[in-house]
Amino acid sequence: MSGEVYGKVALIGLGLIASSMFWATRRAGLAGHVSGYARSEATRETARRIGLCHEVCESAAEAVADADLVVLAVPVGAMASVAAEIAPHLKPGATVTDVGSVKRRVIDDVAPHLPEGVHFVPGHPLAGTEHSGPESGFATLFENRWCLLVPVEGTDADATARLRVYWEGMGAKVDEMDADHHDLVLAVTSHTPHLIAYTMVGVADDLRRVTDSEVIKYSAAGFRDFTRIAASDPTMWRDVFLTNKDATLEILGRFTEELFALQRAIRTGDGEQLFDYFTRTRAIRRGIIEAGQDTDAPDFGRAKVER
Ligand SMILES: NC(=O)c1ccc[n+]([C@@H]2O[C@H](COP(=O)([O-])OP(=O)(O)OC[C@H]3O[C@@H](n4cnc5c(N)ncnc54)[C@H](O)[C@@H]3O)[C@@H](O)[C@H]2O)c1
Ligand SMILES: O=C(O)C(=O)C[C@]1(C(=O)O)C=C[C@@H](O)C=C1
Repeated sequence: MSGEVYGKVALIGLGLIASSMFWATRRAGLAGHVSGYARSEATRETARRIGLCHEVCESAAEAVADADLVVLAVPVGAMASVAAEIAPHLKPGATVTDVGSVKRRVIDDVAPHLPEGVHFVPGHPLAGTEHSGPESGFATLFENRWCLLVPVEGTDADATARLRVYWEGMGAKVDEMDADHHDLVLAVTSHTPHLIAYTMVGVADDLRRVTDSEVIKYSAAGFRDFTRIAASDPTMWRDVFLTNKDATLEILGRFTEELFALQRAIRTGDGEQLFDYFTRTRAIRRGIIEAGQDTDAPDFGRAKVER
């Protein structure tokens, strides 16, 4: 429940995030009108069929005309071309934001295209699923999830404050963060874990050819979680790794060092090192739950900690 924050919102790219934004916006009455545009005719047709957006336009230029807020919800690698395409059609005083998983590259790619008098407030909702496309969205995706706003130098404080109200209206908790710090934090919490999941599923797939279907047949919960993550959209994740290269390589380097240390401990039979390491990581997990930061944790997790 909320009130109208923007007269007109334009969503460019009609996938998981944009469609969830539309349903959340409609549910809370956060915008008078929502227009949408996606590059493919098939996506636009699907959007019309399921009632996604008040209006699905045939061009990005048409969608952003007279919009108070324009949301770039395309893969990170497509942000620059979309920004160039919409720039001449933006209303003076409008706010442009994005939802890209990487921030420094998006800022560098988008900002130079935007005309003076248009406010740019980059953002990133820390919420998603392994599904993509216009039919994958749902109104509650952002509930109780963080949305990070990454204002750049000179960003209008009122435009940022208004965007904050909009995300809060969609149920998110909002914080502000510097772009480089954002990219390093996300390399730790999201990007590298995705790469590890992709790799583990690839390894299991190679093994499956040797052991027939045993890997899938007897897959335990941990591995199934990996397969869920590894089912995420290939275009989106290709772009994430290409555009957050330095931070991901830095974290991957550290990860590899630790992995080698554990590998050595297994080879040399150093049980104490393994035990100490696992004790430390278990405490981290418990700390997260105790701090109430894992909103997905099943109740038994919390009960166990409290006992
Ligand atoms: N999926 C997640 O978990 C998640 C979470 C947070 C942020 N993000 C970010 O949000 C953005 C969108 O991700 P998504 O999961 O909604 O992706 P998606 O694949 O579900 O949707 C992307 C949409 O953009 C369209 N598109 C691609 N290139 C385009 C172009 N040049 N012009 C117009 N439309 C174009 C596609 O047709 C599709 O409709 C990405 O930048 C991603 O990094 C994703
Ligand atoms: O829940 C998932 O499936 C996600 O991968 C969501 C997730 C994440 O890593 O947490 C993925 C990418 C984003 O940019 C933000 C959120």
